[in-house]
Amino acid sequence: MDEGLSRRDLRIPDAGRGQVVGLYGGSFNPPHEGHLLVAERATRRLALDAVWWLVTPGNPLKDHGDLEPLARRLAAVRKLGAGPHHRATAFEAAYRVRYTADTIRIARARSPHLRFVWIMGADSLTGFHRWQDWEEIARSVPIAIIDRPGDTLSTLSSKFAIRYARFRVPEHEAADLAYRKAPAWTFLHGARTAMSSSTLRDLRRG
Ligand SMILES: Nc1ncnc2c1ncn2[C@@H]1O[C@H](COP(=O)(O)OP(=O)(O)OP(=O)(O)O)[C@@H](O)[C@H]1O
Ligand SMILES: O=C(O)c1ccc[n+]([C@@H]2O[C@H](COP(=O)([O-])O)[C@@H](O)[C@H]2O)c1
Repeated sequence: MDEGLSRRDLRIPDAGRGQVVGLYGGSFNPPHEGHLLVAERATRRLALDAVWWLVTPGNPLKDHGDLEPLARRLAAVRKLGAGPHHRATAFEAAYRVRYTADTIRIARARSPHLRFVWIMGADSLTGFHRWQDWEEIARSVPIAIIDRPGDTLSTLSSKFAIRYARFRVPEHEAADLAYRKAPAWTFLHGARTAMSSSTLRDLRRG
């Protein structure tokens, strides 16, 4: 599992005291311009100091049949060139965790001096209530959802959006999200791209 990964790859990144870090988890199999758009929009609109791209050893809800090795996906994320305040890490592999609830618990315990926001695309929110301990996640960190073609409506009628409707932060107050006590979430609109890893994999297969 950890083949080809260096100690740096497996370490939890750090940031200065009080800084706001966006946790952006994904399979990134492979990464693409849609991922960049998400990370950049989150950075700008949430006034993030850093984004940590958490390259998962394997999404617990996905089939891993065509999942590229972790080291290769991590290298590909770095190659995207997201910018100096972005860090790509595979620390979930080092801690032998797959579930985001565990990842967030570890990040918060190891870095109590930072503020975290969980970042995800609209399609992820649609099935968020199937994630392990999803309500614990909702109560532990603010969440930012970035719009994705085809998922706007299903997102806003998702179990999460309905249950936590009164904790939604208006988009024009998104820069404040990291300072709100969870549960707190916002939905960020803007330019969208339909790009997906599955499209790229299909193209590669020809
Ligand atoms: N084009 C996009 N617009 C908005 N969010 C996106 C986009 N592509 C991916 N995301 C989000 O980025 C995160 C990581 O996505 P992932 O690595 O699974 O890519 P994907 O393109 O959705 O992959 P696949 O096609 O294999 O399902 C998820 O939160 C997903 O919602
Ligand atoms: O914790 C869970 O139960 C869970 C279920 C599905 C997905 N996730 C996380 O969601 C992130 C996005 O996954 P993916 O495969 O859609 O890119 C990634 O960090 C996964 O580990 C987490």
